[in-house]
Amino acid sequence: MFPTPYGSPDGLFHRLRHAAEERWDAYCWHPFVQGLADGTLPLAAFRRYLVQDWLFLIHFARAKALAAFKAESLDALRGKANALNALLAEMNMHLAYCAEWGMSEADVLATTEAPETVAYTRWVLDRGMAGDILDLEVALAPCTVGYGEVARRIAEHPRRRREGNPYESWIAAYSSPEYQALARGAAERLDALGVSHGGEARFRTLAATFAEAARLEAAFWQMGLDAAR
Ligand SMILES: Cc1ncc(CO)c(N)n1
Repeated sequence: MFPTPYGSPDGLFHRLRHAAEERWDAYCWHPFVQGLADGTLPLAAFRRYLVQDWLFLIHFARAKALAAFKAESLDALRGKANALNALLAEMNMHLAYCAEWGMSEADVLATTEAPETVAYTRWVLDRGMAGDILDLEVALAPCTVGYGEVARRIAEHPRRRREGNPYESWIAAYSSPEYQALARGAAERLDALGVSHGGEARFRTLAATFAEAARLEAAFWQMGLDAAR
């Protein structure tokens, strides 16, 4: 398995990632990701993905706000406020791409959500509402940590194309030290919550949540690819 720099080797994040190995790989090394790395991804696939991702991020921000609500310390609350702001900044990158394609924020907002977008975002919100902060953080982690790993896998791809790769700024955003710190922070938070909130006793349920999020992530890439058929 691709080595992960996130979380502690004996922490909850490593255990969850390992337990979901097959789905995790299918997500982090999806053909869509490989197409980003070598620049061969059809533009129609990227456009479909990116517009839907902007809609995804609106609901993902709501899920982070739910995590702020469920935060059990002032530090955790501050962390959530930062995460929410980072998400809003990520959404601006999307709008810059959309502007290049002649789409305004209103145009993107008026786009119908794909079933894959609804399925993933509303499922995360439901896990978060039904469970406690650990259930929610486990549902959120594949998103935040996964994109950090995706950027690392892209960087090490033997056919990685940099010159003239149309997706270079997307790759740069998730490779940035800021985003990498976010991914590391999310894995470390899981490790800490695993200790404080009975991660061992709850492992089966948590592993099912983590694996389901990874599956929904892969389906999200696939939704983009399907638009280019
Ligand atoms: C679907 C999806 N997962 C994760 C991220 C990373 O924030 C994103 N932008 N979109």
